[in-house]
Amino acid sequence: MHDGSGRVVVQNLTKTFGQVVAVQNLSFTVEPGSVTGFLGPNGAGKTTTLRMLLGLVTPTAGYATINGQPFHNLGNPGRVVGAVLEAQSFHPNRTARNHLRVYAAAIGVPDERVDTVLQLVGLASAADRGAGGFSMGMRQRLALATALLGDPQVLVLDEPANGLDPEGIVWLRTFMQNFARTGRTVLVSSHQLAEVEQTVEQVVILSRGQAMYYGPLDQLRKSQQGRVIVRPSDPQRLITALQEAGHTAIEHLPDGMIAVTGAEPEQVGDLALAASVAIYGMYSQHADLEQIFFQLTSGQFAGNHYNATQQQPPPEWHQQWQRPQDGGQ
Ligand SMILES: Nc1ncnc2c1ncn2[C@@H]1O[C@H](COP(=O)(O)OP(=O)(O)OP(=O)(O)O)[C@@H](O)[C@H]1O
Repeated sequence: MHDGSGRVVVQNLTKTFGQVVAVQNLSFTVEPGSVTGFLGPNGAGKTTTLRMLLGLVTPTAGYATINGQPFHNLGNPGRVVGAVLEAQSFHPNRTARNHLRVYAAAIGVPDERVDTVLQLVGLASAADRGAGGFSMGMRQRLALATALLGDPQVLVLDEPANGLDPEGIVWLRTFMQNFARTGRTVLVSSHQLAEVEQTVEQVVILSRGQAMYYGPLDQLRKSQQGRVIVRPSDPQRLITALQEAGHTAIEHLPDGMIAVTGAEPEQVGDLALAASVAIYGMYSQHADLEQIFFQLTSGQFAGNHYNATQQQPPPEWHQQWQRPQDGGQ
């Protein structure tokens, strides 16, 4: 029997298809009670990983467990894990209600549950329409309703926002958060950080089958130190004053400007004033999450693994700053 924890564990998981290494030595844990984003660009290995977790693809090495057990040991898996995978198809002439009834019978849940899940996903009014006439967003909702039939503890969603309109996306976000708030587990994949940024607390960021970051999203955001760009009347004098005050991450930029990483504009301004250095321009820079995500997954930093236990991101990150066009305010 499984341990009932709702925990998902992926350990040293690897999958190769001929020459293609789709997933490479991947390890992470998804804890219950929160929504975890499984992020990466097209072809990063997200679907392959989820399919291994759900027992649809056999790993080349490593393992994935739900509640401490591989999928095929779960007994009645529909009661433990609900999944929405890409490109789900439905019998076109079967109504949404009948489709759900067939699945309900297969996993041994009563027919009443069908109406409950139709309500949950907002499809009650379309319950007696043939799924063949459903829009993509409605099909996504029906797939989610199917996943929810067994009242599972764990929800695995592969790109569930595909085909949803903005209202549907907001609805899905709230749904996932409420589901997790009841102490259950949500693992949701996306190739767009922005799509899940407001929903997820943890992220696993995948690039070329490898984890580039695994940990709280907040920590990833905070890990990127800001820096102050300043144009002083006397750069050397300001640098000396900054160094004496303990600011050592200083970089010369063109046009007599300097960049001070890890400092606030007020600190730089006060030190400049004390050193009688005039300031002709100053601004602070912060990389946004989208930039960090792009840097992690663009392949540029392949091999630089960064996880939440590290204090600092790889040094290369600091080289990715972009100057505003006019070089200051
Ligand atoms: N059955 C298969 N046979 C051969 N190669 C495969 C197979 N399934 C996946 N791959 C390859 O494995 C790699 C990872 O694919 P996967 O679908 O897991 O990525 P993904 O992150 O889900 O991408 P997307 O966001 O585009 O769905 C890709 O190079 C893909 O071509």
